[in-house]
Amino acid sequence: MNDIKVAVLGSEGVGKSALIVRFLTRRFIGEYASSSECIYRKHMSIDGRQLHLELYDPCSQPCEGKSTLNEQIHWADGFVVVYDISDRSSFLTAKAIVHLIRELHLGGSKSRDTDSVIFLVGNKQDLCHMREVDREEGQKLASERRCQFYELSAAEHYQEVVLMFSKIVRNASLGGKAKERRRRPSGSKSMAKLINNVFGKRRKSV
Ligand SMILES: Nc1nc2c(ncn2[C@@H]2O[C@H](COP(=O)(O)OP(=O)(O)OP(=O)(O)O)[C@@H](O)[C@H]2O)c(=O)[nH]1
Repeated sequence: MNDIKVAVLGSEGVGKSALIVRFLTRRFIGEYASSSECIYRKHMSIDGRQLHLELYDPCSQPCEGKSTLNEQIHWADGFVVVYDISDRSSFLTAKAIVHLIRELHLGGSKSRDTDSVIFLVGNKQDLCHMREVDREEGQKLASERRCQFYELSAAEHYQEVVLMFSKIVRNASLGGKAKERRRRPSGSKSMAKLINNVFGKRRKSV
């Protein structure tokens, strides 16, 4: 069975966990406990092929054994780089992350083969009345950096979220590049733990 590793990256609070939880459980839950980084696992069948997906959700808070962004980039086969359309600074962070992925993971390659494994995702489209990043800016960045672009809402767009994740898994699996695995981001969560986690804690309301 093929192992596909996808890292979901972006600044704090952009909705990384919300997107992952939506994809894995169909549910949107407003508050997440996220005091540790973790890997969620899922078996998938794509185009008749059985795949074992590992989805990496980083922890924005300082936590024990936390992997660095460089390690996360080396680990993954595919990348979902998320920003919040109502938060310009998160867009600038996403831009920097995409640049780093190109440099580290893809060695600055200009090959079109690499275009399909970086997805730039503007999340929280339901907050368009508070928009700070125009859709065109996202599209322009994606085109300049040769990424695929999505604007969606983890809160409101279940089908789009599933399509986006399914597509990056398919693209990463077709890339099929055997990579030497460097340090693997620590932490692993089962679906049961994920369900438990979402009823945890904190955070800003939207
Ligand atoms: N309105 C709206 N709120 C969202 C959406 N996605 C996430 N949120 C909210 O944004 C906040 C942060 O979501 P998280 O999924 O925890 O974000 P994160 O990127 O995983 O955050 P860290 O783990 O701290 O890095 C929560 O209050 C979510 O409910 C969305 O599509 N629309």
